[in-house]
Amino acid sequence: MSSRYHKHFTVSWDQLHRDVRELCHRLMERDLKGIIAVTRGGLIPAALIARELDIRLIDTVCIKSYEHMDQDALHVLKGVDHDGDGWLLVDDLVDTGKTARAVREMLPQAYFVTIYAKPEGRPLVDQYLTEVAQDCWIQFPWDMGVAYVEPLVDRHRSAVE
Ligand SMILES: O=P(O)(O)OC[C@H]1O[C@H](OP(=O)(O)OP(=O)(O)O)[C@H](O)[C@@H]1O
Ligand code: HPA
Ligand SMILES: [Mg+2]
Repeated sequence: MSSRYHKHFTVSWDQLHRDVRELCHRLMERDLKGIIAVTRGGLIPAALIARELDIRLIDTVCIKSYEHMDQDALHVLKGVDHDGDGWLLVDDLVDTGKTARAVREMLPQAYFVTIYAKPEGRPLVDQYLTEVAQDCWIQFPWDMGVAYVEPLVDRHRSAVE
């Protein structure tokens, strides 16, 4: 694990879906032109929000900043040609806030939401659902798979042999 992260917060598909729906309750009253997803992490939350709020117009800003758990230079691969006025900007999480700062500069008028927020990045979003500790790596369902787990007694036996 990268030295910045000492714990894991594992999110199942079901948990993510429930969290996104919960966030949508707070977005119901907003008059939105459409959604801008921050790729790639914002794509699935954006699709779920679009379904709940009956939004069909979806655009992207395409940004890469991490290689696995290691933060790298920020690369903007695609932007949009407006200031975000009336648009909902969606990412999966805000961590250090580097990505959030960049998208805020590109889209200063957008309403920015994430599902999860860590303390350093939290002030940069307009709304989020769940706060997660700064030293915690959020493990998303799209990065995991269902795997066989050996019974405890067998694991114990092979450990003592
Ligand atoms: O607050 P920060 O420290 O900038 O980190 C948050 C960003 O990092 C992740 O994206 P990543 O660059 O890993 O790309 P991905 O969305 O394609 O996984 C995540 O989806 C956020 O966009
Ligand atoms: O905690 C995290 N989980 C997944 N992707 C991330 N990108 C930055 N921080 C994280
Ligand atoms: Mg991302």
